[in-house]
Amino acid sequence: MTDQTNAPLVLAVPSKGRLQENAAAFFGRAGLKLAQLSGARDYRGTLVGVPGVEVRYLSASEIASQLASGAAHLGVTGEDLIRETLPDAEGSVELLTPLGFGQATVVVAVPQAWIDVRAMSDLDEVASEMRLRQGRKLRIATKYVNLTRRFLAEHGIADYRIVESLGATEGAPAAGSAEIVVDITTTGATLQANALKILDDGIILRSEANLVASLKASWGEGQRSALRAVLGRIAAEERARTSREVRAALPESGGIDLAGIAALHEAELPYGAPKGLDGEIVLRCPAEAVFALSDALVQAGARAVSVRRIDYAFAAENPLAERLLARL
Ligand SMILES: Nc1ncnc2c1ncn2[C@@H]1O[C@H](COP(=O)(O)OP(=O)(O)OP(=O)(O)O)[C@@H](O)[C@H]1O
Ligand SMILES: O=P(O)(O)OC[C@H]1O[C@H](OP(=O)(O)OP(=O)(O)O)[C@H](O)[C@@H]1O
Ligand SMILES: [Mg+2]
Repeated sequence: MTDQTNAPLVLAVPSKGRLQENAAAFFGRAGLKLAQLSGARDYRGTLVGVPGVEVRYLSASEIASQLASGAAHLGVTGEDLIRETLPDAEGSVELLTPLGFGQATVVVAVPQAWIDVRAMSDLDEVASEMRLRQGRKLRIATKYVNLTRRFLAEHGIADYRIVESLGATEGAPAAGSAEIVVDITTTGATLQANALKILDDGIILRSEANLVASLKASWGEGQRSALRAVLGRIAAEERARTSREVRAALPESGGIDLAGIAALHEAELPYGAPKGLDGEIVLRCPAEAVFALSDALVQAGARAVSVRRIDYAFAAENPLAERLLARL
């Protein structure tokens, strides 16, 4: 066996396309600065200030394959590509957290001219009729071959043939290479431009970019500690972004039910309860709970309450890392 002690954690980052900019921005917010190695023949880089990490720049679909094979430990890619590339996604990767960008929906779309075809059950009829009357199978253009097969099987549709598409999928019906398509859509503009419509129950998957970890990669001690560092920063940024710090001057009279108020508004006391009865207390609550919490504090006698955004909120717990480590 080779010595894996010094092997780095491989972090796969989109090198092009729609996810690239957003992915770099996401790491940047978490204080993880990507530095591309200049002169390297292949696309490699490092994370400034985080040792033991090798960054690899790959296309979104290559990232899905490398997570599947275990060549990459962590990566950013679309859930659509994960579900398409990995027959057993649950068993081979962990979707750590959705990232709020790269939204796209994988859909079944048919020509708008097919007025009577609105649902998957209508499509089943069309397919059977084509088979019976014309002796040929309904052709579906897609690059989502596995997602399409699975979805059609769930709807009991078997009379069809997949035409693998490598791009401009929506043009297939007009070009005569297929009758219908399965593809991703975001604004719907491409479907509209090609006179296609989504079937009412034709939504296969709502996807967005995710931070994904491979369960197939080799996770030595060095890689685990790099993982804690990377995910600790990501969690600190997420915790900070979704919460607010609420500081209150407690009433001189004392007698405020802090624990009760905190529980009611999903707030916590990250630095503990105050020592004396008067003084300042720091709470942290979900961003959407600040007004209710502040009102409650004032009503309970707080003399002043201020709310601030925070940049990072580090904590002893590292929920993202713990969830993954528990599965390794
Ligand atoms: N409108 C969109 N069109 C395509 N992909 C999108 C869109 N919005 C989000 N995505 C996400 O980005 C992923 C990668 O798409 P992108 O177009 O960047 O690369 P690709 O299609 O794999 O490569 P290329 O287009 O260069 O062949 C998609 O699988 C999807 O998860
Ligand atoms: O619903 P819309 O907002 O119109 O977006 C959907 C289109 O965008 C993507 O194509 P892309 O531009 O990535 O080209 P590709 O087919 O070469 O991947 C996708 O494959 C659709 O064609
Ligand atoms: Mg594309």
